[in-house]
Amino acid sequence: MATTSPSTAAALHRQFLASPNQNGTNDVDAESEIVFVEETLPNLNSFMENNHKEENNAEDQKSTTNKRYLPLLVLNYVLLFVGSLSASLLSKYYFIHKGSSKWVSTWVQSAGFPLLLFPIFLPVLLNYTKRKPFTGFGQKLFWFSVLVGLMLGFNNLLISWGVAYLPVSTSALLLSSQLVFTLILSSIIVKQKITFSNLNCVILITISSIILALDSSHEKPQGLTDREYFIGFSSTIGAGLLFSLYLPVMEKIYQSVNCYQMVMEMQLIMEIAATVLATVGMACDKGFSDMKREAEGGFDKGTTVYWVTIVSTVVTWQCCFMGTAGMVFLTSSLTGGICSTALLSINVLGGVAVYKDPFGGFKAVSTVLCIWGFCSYVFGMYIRMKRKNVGRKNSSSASSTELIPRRNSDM
Ligand SMILES: Nc1nc2[nH]cnc2c(=O)[nH]1
Repeated sequence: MATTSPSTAAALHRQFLASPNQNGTNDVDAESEIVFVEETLPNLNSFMENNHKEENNAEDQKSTTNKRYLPLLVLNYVLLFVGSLSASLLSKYYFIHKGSSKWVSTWVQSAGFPLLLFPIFLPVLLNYTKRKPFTGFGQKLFWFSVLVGLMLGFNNLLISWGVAYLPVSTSALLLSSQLVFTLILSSIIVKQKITFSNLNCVILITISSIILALDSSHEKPQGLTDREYFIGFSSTIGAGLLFSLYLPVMEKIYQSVNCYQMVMEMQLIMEIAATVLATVGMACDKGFSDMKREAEGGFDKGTTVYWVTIVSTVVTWQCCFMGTAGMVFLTSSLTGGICSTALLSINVLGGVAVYKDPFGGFKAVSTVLCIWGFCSYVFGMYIRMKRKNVGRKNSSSASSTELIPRRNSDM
C-alpha cells in the first residue's frame, strides 16, 4: 500500500493540469473537476489521505469526458446483466436438483474473488495505466471495505434463504422493493435529488413487485411449510434492505475514488471478507460436509454437473457484483440500484422460460410496469446527458445529472 508524498502529488497535479487531455486540448473541465472533488468530499476525506485523491485524479475514469467512460459503462452493464440473470437461474438449479445447503449457496456468491485480480492487474500488464495496484489504498479504506464486505456476506446469506424457498420469480420481484429503500437511503447518505424521473421509475417498479407479491402469495412450492415460506419471504425483504444500504454507502466511498482499478481493489477486499464469513458459516454448520455429500450423490444430476454448477455460479455471481460496483462508480447508487432491480424482472422471465414458473396476467402486468419504469428512467437520463453535453460546450461549467457523477454539494 504505497503512498505518494504531498510534493509528488502536487507535482502530479500540476503536471496533469498542464498536460493535454485525451482530445488533445487543455482540459479546463478536468481542472474544475479536480477543484470540485477537492472541495466536496467533506466526510470521506477521513477515509483517504488527501494526496491519494490527487494521484487518482490523474486518471478520472468516472468523468464522462474520459474516452474510456462509455466502453467501461457498457462493459459493466453487460457483466451485471449476464451475471445477474445466470446467477439467479443457476442458484435455483442448485436447489431444484437437491442441493440444499444455504451456506454453500452463500459461499459461491463471493468465492470467485480471485477473478477480480484480472481487472486489477490487466490494465497494468496491458500498459493502460501506470498506477501500481493498491497505490493509495489507506488503512481506513481497507477496514471500511472489510466492514461493507461482511454486510454483503450477510446479504448473500439472506438471498440464499430466499432463493431456497421461493420461486425465482417471487424472490426476484420481492427484491424489487429494495429500490424504494435505495431512493430513501441514497437521498440521506449521498443527498440524491428526488426528481420526477427517478420517483416515477421507483414507483412503477415497486407497484410491479407489489402486484407480483400479491399474485404469487398462493404460489407456494409443494412441500414447503408456512414457516419456511415466511422465512424465505422475510429474508428476501431483509436482503433488499441491506443491499439498499450497501449501494449508497459504496457511492459515498467512491466519491473519493477516481479510478476503476481502485474500485475493483475495494471489491476484492469486500469479497474476501464476505467469503471469510461464509467459510466460517460453512465450517460451523456442516457446510463442507454437505458439499461433499452433495458432490458424491446428493445432487441428482451427478458429480460432474454438480461441480460445473458450483463453478459457473461462482463466476456468474462475481460478474454480477463486479458490474454492480462498476455501475455505482460510473453513475450513482440509485442508477446502479435501478439497473440491477430492473434486471430482476428479466430474471422473472428467465424463471418462467427455464423452470416453467407460472406466468399469468398479473406477472405480465408487473413485468410491463417494471420495463416501463426502467426505460423511462434511462430515456430521462439520456436526455439530461445530452442537455448537459450541450451545456458543457456552451460553457465550461458542469452541472449535475444522475448519469454523470455529481461533484458538487448535491452529493
Ligand atoms: N439484496 C440483493 N442482493 C444482491 N446480490 C446481487 N444482486 C442483488 C440485489 O439486487 N439485491
